[in-house]
Amino acid sequence: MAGAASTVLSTEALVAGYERDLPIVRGVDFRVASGELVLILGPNGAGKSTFVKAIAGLVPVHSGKASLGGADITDVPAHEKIRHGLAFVPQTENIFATLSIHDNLLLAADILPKEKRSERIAALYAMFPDLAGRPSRRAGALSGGQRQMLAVARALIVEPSVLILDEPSAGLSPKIVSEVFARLKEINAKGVTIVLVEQNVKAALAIADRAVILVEGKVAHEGTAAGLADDPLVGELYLGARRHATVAP
Ligand SMILES: Nc1ncnc2c1ncn2[C@@H]1O[C@H](COP(=O)(O)OP(=O)(O)OP(=O)(O)O)[C@@H](O)[C@H]1O
Repeated sequence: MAGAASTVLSTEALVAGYERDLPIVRGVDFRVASGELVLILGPNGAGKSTFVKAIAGLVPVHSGKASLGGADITDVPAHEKIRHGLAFVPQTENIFATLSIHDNLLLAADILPKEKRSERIAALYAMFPDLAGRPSRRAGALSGGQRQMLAVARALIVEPSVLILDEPSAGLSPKIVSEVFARLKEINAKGVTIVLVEQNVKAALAIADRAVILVEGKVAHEGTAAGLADDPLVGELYLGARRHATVAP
């Protein structure tokens, strides 16, 4: 794993929330090395989505800092973050359902110089054969997993250095979740750093390098994915491992 010198994304004492007097993220220090796949875990309402949305410029940052590749991106507007190499795939409304697969990709490619667009779309089709097989299909008619892959393909079109995904497994069956996660692992192996907010803890830990656990807007615990997967205390306290345990009469 890469060392601290190759940190690509970081936050320092980040405080963020929807209203000025109500911080949801309450002073988070976070560091991701180039090439890592890092999970953000934690109970419902812990502030996981709010944290990544604040990095993406979609939730106001009250104080602290977010940096990407050494540049301060705290106040960079959401639509310009992509020019700095940060792509964000929100949980919902991440594709244009009424447009075709191809038009979804064309729209995402709009930010690129004209002469590069078809080359990048071809590269994406090579990476996602499922999409390549039916470019004129309406995106809204795709399965949940295929939609998620289209959203990821759209985000990758500009070759971001960091891809942040907010619960890409939401609403998908376990089989499709494994397919989506396997594809994310492949993308990560090609050099894209990935930050993944997930509720699907077990499957996500299986593909991750490291995980950070947020509780009430703060980092409660962090460690290697392998270490956290085997840590019963973490499972019990934060991941709900015993939520459904049988209680003796
Ligand atoms: N648009 C919003 N406006 C105001 N408060 C919000 C908004 N979205 C979320 N919140 C609040 O922020 C807190 C953290 O929510 P957030 O969605 O970040 O948590 P989470 O850890 O991602 O939870 P989950 O795992 O359930 O998705 C919650 O108390 C929630 O009610």
